[in-house]
Amino acid sequence: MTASTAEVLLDVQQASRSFGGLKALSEVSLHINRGELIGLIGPNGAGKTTLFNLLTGVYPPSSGSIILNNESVGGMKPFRINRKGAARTFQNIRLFTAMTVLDNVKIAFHQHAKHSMFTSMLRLPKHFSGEGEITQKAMDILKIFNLADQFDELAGNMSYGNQRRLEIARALAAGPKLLLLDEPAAGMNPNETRDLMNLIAWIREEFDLTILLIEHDMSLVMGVCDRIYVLDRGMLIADGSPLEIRNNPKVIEAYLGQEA
Ligand SMILES: Nc1ncnc2c1ncn2[C@@H]1O[C@H](COP(=O)(O)OP(=O)(O)OP(=O)(O)O)[C@@H](O)[C@H]1O
Repeated sequence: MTASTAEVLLDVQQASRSFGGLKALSEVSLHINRGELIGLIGPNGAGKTTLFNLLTGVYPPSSGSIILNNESVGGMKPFRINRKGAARTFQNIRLFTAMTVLDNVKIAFHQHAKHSMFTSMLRLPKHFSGEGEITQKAMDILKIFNLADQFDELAGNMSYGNQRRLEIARALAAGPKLLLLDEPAAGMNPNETRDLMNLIAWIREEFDLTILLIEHDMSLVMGVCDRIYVLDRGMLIADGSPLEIRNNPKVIEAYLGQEA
């Protein structure tokens, strides 16, 4: 499919990535419109995280193009892509476990400010100028995630579910346009998962975000996503509404194959 309207925030065309002889992604094309909440699903090893790694500059694509906000970002370094408006969370939580909850969010503001300064002094946002203001903004984000009460706890001492929420809070500190969430509900119980999915839907509205959400459990994404892309063995095998995806024979086969 072709991304044709001005509403497109992310446009990936024919992106491929190989690791030695293994083709982890084969000519994947997809687009995400501004404001959409899109699911990316697929069985284990389908290439979901590899696609995130290309989108965030962890690896350059072997071929193909990645356009974010009308700018080619394929092969850019992660901090530059972050500056261009893409922030992510990781499948394996990457917090500073020996730092407080508050400092984990504050450091994200500082990192963002540092790179702003590095790339352009003139574009340094005013709100990064005062430590007190950064603390306030970090606390505001923590409140949204119901983590404000634990602001001075060590991140590593928090429950697993709260650590996952803190990771998202930290990603938001970069003020992203596009938020990439890699299995944000992994390891959560059903109640935590439901709350998190509601929170994700809510922050999309509140922060005017566009979200790409990786999940290998199909039922989780069905309720919240506008559209869903399905990867299997590095190839895009389907895209469509949750209902279309649920009834797509190729998708059913891919998932049944995994269980076999
Ligand atoms: N850095 C790497 N070096 C070698 N192979 C890799 C690398 N990263 C990913 N792969 C391989 O690429 C394929 C796709 O992996 P990827 O992690 O993207 O899948 P996934 O869909 O995210 O899977 P899961 O749901 O299990 O996390 C796998 O076969 C994986 O082993």
